[in-house]
Amino acid sequence: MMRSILKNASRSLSSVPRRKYSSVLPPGRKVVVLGAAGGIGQPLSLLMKLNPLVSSLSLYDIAGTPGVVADISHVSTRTEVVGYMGEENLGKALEGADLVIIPAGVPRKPGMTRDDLFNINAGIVKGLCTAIAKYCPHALVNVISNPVNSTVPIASEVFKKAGTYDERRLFGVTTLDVVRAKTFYAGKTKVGDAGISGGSINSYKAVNVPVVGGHAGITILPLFSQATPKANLSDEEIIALTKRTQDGGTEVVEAKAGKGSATLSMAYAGAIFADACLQGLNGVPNVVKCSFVQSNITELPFFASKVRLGKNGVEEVLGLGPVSDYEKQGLQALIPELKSSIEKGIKFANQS
Ligand SMILES: NC(=O)c1ccc[n+]([C@@H]2O[C@H](COP(=O)([O-])OP(=O)(O)OC[C@H]3O[C@@H](n4cnc5c(N)ncnc54)[C@H](O)[C@@H]3O)[C@@H](O)[C@H]2O)c1
Ligand SMILES: O=C(O)C[C@H](O)C(=O)O
Repeated sequence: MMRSILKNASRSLSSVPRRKYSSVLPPGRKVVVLGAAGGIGQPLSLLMKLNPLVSSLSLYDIAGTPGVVADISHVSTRTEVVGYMGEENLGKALEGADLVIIPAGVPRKPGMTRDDLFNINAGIVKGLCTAIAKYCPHALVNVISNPVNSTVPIASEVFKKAGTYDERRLFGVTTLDVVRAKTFYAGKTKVGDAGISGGSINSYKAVNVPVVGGHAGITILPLFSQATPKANLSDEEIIALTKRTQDGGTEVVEAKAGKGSATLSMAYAGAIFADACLQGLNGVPNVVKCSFVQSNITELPFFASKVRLGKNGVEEVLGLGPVSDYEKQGLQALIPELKSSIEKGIKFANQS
């Protein structure tokens, strides 16, 4: 994707006359990043500045926005960048948005679970979603802030209370789990001509692994039985790959040793998902990505699975497909934890 973003970005600077070009350009979109001065927010904002589908980029944070905007605005793509700081300017940041991405909130330190972030981040997401309901009720919303298993239900309750909830427009971003599963799978696998060698970007591009469930520990369930291209992995290898995917976030938290969690890979994953949402809005057919959305494919009200994106957001929540016995066990095991995280979010949104 990056290659095509960079190619398109440089193409947008070409000397081709604008009039000739405009008949084929998709509609420009306004994208808002809430938490834009953070570890994820900054690289994600840069990637959105490079995306030719974005005509207007609105960067909001409670602190530090002017520096990020000054810096990003020197990047020579056509996307217009405007920065906003402080709650009193949140409405202006959001007005007219097509897509709002939320990486606002505190990250983990070693020894913490994502749920340990709930006490701080639940309130942040609630406040931001209250403003979204007021200023851009029709925007798609991509929630990155953890714990995603609870913050997405919080957002849904806020929108319901405001009378603006449309389940097709709310997404928990779990793309980083897919990115990790793909990377680890490609690194483990040799499929020769079929494409995987564990080396080049092209081979990674050829790989796909759906990841379902949620976004914390065992609720992250990669379906390696559905990975493409097919590879003959032993049961032990599948178990090890599954565990590595589930622990991928913790691996980064520990390596950063107190300086936060995944930011660069998350920005990459967030940019992929945001780009897919924009493609869907623009009517590109068959855009399918995994996301944590309102769902009835299991007994739980929210679940991550493949979804088809379209002009209104989620067009179709796709089923799980055939799963192995090992994955079936994983599905059963994750239900109680995911259920309780969802209920915790719903309770918080309705209590406070
Ligand atoms: N979904 C995922 O896969 C995934 C991956 C990585 C990180 N995360 C989560 O993303 C969040 C952000 O991580 P980070 O590393 O960027 O943290 P960070 O601390 O570097 O940045 C967070 C930013 O949010 C801002 N912020 C705080 N309250 C705000 C508010 N009310 N409105 C707007 N901005 C506000 C802060 O000023 C800061 O700039 C964390 O909760 C982290 O756990 C999720
Ligand atoms: O692990 C974290 O806390 C951040 C994020 O959820 C991740 O998966 O990297």
